[in-house]
Amino acid sequence: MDQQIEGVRVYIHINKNDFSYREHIKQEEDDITICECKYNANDPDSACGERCLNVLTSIECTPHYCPCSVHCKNQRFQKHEYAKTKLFRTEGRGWGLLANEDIKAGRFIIEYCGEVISWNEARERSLAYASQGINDAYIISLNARECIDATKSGSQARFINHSCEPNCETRKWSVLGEVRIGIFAMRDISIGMELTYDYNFQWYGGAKVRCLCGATSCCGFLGAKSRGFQEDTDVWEDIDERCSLEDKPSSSMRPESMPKKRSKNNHNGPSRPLNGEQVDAKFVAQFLASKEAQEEILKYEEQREEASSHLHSLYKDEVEPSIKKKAIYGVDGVPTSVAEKWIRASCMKLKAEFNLHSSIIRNIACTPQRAPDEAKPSEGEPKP
Ligand SMILES: C[S@@+](CC[C@H](N)C(=O)[O-])C[C@H]1O[C@@H](n2cnc3c(N)ncnc32)[C@H](O)[C@@H]1O
Repeated sequence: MDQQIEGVRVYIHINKNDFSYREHIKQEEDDITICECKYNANDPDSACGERCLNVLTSIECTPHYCPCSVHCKNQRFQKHEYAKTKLFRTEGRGWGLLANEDIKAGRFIIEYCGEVISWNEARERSLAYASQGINDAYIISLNARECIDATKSGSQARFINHSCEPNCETRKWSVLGEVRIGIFAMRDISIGMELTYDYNFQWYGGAKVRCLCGATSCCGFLGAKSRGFQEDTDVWEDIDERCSLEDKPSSSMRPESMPKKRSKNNHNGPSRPLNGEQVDAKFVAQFLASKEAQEEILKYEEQREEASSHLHSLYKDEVEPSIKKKAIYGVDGVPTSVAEKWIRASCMKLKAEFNLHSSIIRNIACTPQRAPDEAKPSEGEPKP
């Protein structure tokens, strides 16, 4: 059935996974796990409550096999025992889902349903969706081989937004031989509160989407904790520490909406001569009385610049294209030869930085210095 809600991109509403891409697993009798619960009318928890062996191992009981029969409480996915929820329009994050009743911690809220597809199919689809202008991501990982895509058909769980301080989490349950994903309350949730979970979103390239969850511990961007994102960001900080995320040309986010990069150099001292964490060698050199000392520092500074610019070019010409084209779903896509070049270039840059820093320390410690008011560069000498 098509879900027609004003302003919502059309999708087909389903409340169980779609297995058009492969056969649904048929559970063999030998594979059915039967718990040891015994129904006792005086003990509500007796029929497959928290102590049930199946519940403890995240397996739903199989109807007709459970000793508690109709009293079994461990068939929540199968019986769609969802909490009451309601769709609402958020500020800046599209649609979201809120609790339409008070929800106790630990409660199963809703199943994340969609099409069960392979990772390869997911990669192709996500490229296709991006080219069709579908910017909301509805594909989540099911297991090492498969994903659930709720873009074209899914349950209302597809509307749950990400938060860095979520009140829900995803849990995987084995139901009649298939793994299924449920959204569960992490704490008590009052009626009217938005439901959120941490997407643990893996960023592998493309636009960096600013996270608008509003949490005090917000990471800033969807997928900011993922390896791909951190490598990409570190690379940029590493290549040129004056180049913040705002300057990065490949980012589709506009500078105004971007948070400022946090300075790692968070001390209260003077802002010069440090630029970020990078020593301003020319600035330091002007305080040295010895021309040889100045020249040595400037020579190492030049070597550092060369190593840095080589690393930068290598990233732009070889690493970034590999990440974008081949590794949408894993940085493993960067060829080993490129990774080796990258490691060598990084080591050269580190070595150049080490040489520069040790030269500065040695020369400051061992050669005479000019008084601050004399520290003006003469012709051929470095300018501050
Ligand atoms: C699974 S959908 C969630 C429902 C979506 N808001 C909608 O209107 O259909 C995931 C998408 O919602 C948006 N989104 C979710 N959480 C967000 C957040 N904390 N900050 C910004 N955008 C968010 C992003 O576009 C993301 O790709």
